[in-house]
Amino acid sequence: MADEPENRKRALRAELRERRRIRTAPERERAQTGITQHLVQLASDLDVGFIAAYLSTPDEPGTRDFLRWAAERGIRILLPISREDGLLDWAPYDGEDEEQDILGMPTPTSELLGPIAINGVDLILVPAACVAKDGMRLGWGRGYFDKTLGSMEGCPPVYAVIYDDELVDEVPAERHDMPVDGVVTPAGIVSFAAA
Ligand SMILES: Nc1nc2c(c(=O)[nH]1)N(C=O)[C@@H](CNc1ccc(C(=O)N[C@@H](CCC(=O)O)C(=O)O)cc1)CN2
Ligand SMILES: Nc1ncnc2c1ncn2[C@@H]1O[C@H](COP(=O)(O)OP(=O)(O)OP(=O)(O)O)[C@@H](O)[C@H]1O
Repeated sequence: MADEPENRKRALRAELRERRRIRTAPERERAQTGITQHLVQLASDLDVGFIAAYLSTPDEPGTRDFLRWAAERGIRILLPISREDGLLDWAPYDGEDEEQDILGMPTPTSELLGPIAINGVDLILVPAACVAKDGMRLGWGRGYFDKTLGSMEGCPPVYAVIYDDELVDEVPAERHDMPVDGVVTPAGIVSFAAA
């Protein structure tokens, strides 16, 4: 049925993907400055030494300036590589060559580590299409992060990196959806109260 969460999610993703696609260059540049500033602030506040993040695509709020800053400070970084079986492999950020995974997402060419490599990180930065103020997150629809977060023991803080207008009142939710602890946007950091 049209109003089932799965269908509402699909429609919402299409709308949000289009909204990202048409953002202007000046808007993206302005947003970039704030995103980097607030990612630096979050990593500093949490005093992280080891994080999981991702290499942004051109339409996503950019993570690379922050990753460069973090690596320079000796923060160890893992980046995801999509697998056919729905799990994520991880590879250390090395600031060097990039290639694409099976879904066309940018990935490093460094050493390939398995899904459990993420255990032990101090902070997880995740992509999202949008996030609700109760922490529910809408991803890009393959369940990679729901599965990863759902399988972790003692999950560290999880923050989604989104544009300001992607923090919304409500997102369609299903049982398997994993909430995030907060969001980082061009305007700031929003941490949700623990449920
Ligand atoms: N930069 C980056 N890397 C990432 C992700 C991401 O969102 N951003 N991922 C985050 O998970 C994983 C890859 N996941 C992906 C999930 C879906 C699609 C995709 O093309 N989805 C369809 C929509 C499907 C639907 O609406 O049901 C599409 O966009 O056309 C691509 C990658 C791992 N790496
Ligand atoms: N923990 C899980 N175990 C098994 N399947 C799952 C799990 N989480 C999600 N899935 C499956 O993955 C698919 C996509 O789920 P959903 O639409 O919630 O993805 P999403 O939140 O947009 O993606 P992501 O988690 O990658 O950001 C669905 O078919 C769902 O049943």
